[in-house]
Amino acid sequence: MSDATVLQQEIAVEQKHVDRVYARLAELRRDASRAEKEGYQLAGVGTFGALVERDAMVFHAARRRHALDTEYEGLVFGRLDLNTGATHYVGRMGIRDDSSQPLVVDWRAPAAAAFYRATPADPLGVVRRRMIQSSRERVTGIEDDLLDPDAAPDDMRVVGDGALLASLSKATGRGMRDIVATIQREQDDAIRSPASGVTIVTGGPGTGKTAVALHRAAYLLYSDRNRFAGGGILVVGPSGVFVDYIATVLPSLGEDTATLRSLGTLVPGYDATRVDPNDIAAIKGSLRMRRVLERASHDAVPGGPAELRLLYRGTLLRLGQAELDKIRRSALPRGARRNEVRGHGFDRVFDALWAQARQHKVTGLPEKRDFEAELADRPDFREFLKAWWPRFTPMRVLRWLADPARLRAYAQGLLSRDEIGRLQGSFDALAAQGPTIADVALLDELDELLGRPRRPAKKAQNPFHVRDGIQELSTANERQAAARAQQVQRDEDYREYAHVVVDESQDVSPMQWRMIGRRGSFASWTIVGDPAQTAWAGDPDELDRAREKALGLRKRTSYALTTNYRNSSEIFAVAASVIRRIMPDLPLPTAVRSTGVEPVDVVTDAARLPDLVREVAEKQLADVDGTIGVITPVPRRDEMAQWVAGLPERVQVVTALEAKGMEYDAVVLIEPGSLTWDPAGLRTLYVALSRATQRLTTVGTAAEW
Ligand SMILES: Nc1ncnc2c1ncn2[C@@H]1O[C@H](COP(=O)(O)OP(=O)(O)OP(=O)(O)O)[C@@H](O)[C@H]1O
Repeated sequence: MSDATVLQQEIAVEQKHVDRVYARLAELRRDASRAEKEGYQLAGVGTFGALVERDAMVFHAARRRHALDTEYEGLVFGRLDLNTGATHYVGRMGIRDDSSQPLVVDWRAPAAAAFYRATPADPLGVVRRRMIQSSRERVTGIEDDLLDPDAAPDDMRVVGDGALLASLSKATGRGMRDIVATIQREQDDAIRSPASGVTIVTGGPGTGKTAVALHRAAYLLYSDRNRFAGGGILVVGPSGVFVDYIATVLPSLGEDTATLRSLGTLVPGYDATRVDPNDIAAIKGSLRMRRVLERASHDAVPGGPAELRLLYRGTLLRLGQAELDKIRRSALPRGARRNEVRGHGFDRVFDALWAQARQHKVTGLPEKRDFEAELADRPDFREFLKAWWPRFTPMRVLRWLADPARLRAYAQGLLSRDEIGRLQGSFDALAAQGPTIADVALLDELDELLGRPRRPAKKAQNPFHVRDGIQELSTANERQAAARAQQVQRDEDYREYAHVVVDESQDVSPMQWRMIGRRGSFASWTIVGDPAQTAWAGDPDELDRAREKALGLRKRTSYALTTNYRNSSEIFAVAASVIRRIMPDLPLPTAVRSTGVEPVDVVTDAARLPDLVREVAEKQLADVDGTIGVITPVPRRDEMAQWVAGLPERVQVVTALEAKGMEYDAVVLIEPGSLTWDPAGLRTLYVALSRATQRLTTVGTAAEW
């Protein structure tokens, strides 16, 4: 029998099972919608018990229906033939037949673990591992691994030569794909790492760190849904471009409850995409900025009243600048939050005025309480208080740093003269253009330093069904529904995540670690990154300290990934040669795929550069089916984007910093030579060179870089 015939026969065998699974899925879908409808009908009955039952029933049915409705491309993707003679199918969700026998095991269930972990050296009872490829409901291919030949029955057939490579050569789409069918053992170790403590995943470019982090989030949601869906999972990535890119993965795994945020949007109210030059980002990211901001947060308001003059019953009461400053300082000792102690400041002004009034022997001076009430009623006095000690927003205070004299005063003794010089001007655009990504961490810090004005405590949202003023007692089902309801209505600045995932963690500055840490005080963590890819130009020890502090005493478990699944070996060789210049001993991952196509370097003059870039991008459009990344130096993004304007949507223009974490089938990297001046630049170049799966062309005016 020919190989092709064997393959067709095996496909037919698997198709039979897949058909059964989809038929059962259709049945379950019908059941779930019926249950949901019946649940709603119970509402009319109106008794206590019926209401509780209704909420629980509708909630469960709706969740089940939603899970079943998610379009599962390749619902069943694996099969395990065990040495016991048993067979398990592995898929994106668990499905049982009407007698409760499993038709498909969820990929995250313990019974599916062997699918990812079995090797010929350690087969874990698996004789044959089969990967099933399909398009919608139709099986299109099979790839087998025979893991335990001695235990294989005579009639067992083995076909194909590796699903992993087949999956790696597929064109890249705009969004990242899940890797559920081809997770490798070292990745699976990290995905299934214990839910508590801190899981640290490191590895070179393209080793699947992001993929692992996201599959781990899905795994945690499966293994303890109440805890992780209730408390929430926060995924933090470096840029908006990156967050858009990874946003497709969890929904494709049937999970859509995680919160994805970039560093510029982590704090509600800001949507920062502007980046500071590296040297300035390093200063803004340094922990020394906390003290700079603390000084700012205690300083006098620019343009605020220099004195207070009040004519009271014919006597002039006056507090001069020095007195006002003294009062402010005494009401605002170090560590006090300005918005929270506003009342103390006001009390001291009253005290000082009262003392003066008594000293001047004002005629008809009432009791102190009445004196204060009289003053408090006067609009001119109220105006003064508002101008002298307003309620501060973080943005208002950060803008003070645009004033060179103030910046110098706050930074004195904390930043060097050179650093202060560099920072000058970097806050000028705050008002017109909003914060940079690095500014957002400063704003969050100021929010903490300033505190919030006291507000009446918000009444907790009641997640329970209330009818005619009657509230039902809580049942287990109801509590679960409540957890879900609360999660949907989470406070904008929610800080009690059950798990925090930090991707590209090597680029998180010390001040950003503080910002993220505030949102994960109760969380377990997954931290993924590659120190060799960091663009951080500041103190590396400070970075380590800040990260360690954010993670606290939690137990650390580390995993290292060693295979590069993204780049062709030809492309990775170029990237590797760059990083070797500054880190000669760095262990680098092995790129598993070769395309036989060498990267191209084009040198030209400045006048020809725009046309040439366009020509290269057009050629790449013809060469590859998927996406093309045009990577520019940070300051020239907008100018260079014009060079490729009007090309199809598959072409995306990003800066070398935004390229972090991204992947394209082909990359045009413009002016690589502009990045080679310092180690942080070389590391950024390493990142930019390791984004392409198939084609890489560098175009620039420097002959060597
Ligand atoms: N086991 C796997 N099977 C199939 N594809 C995989 C596997 N592991 C990783 N990949 C693919 O390799 C590419 C790189 O993965 P990912 O972006 O997660 O790597 P990374 O380590 O985060 O890279 P970088 O540090 O360069 O940003 C992605 O396209 C991912 O889908």
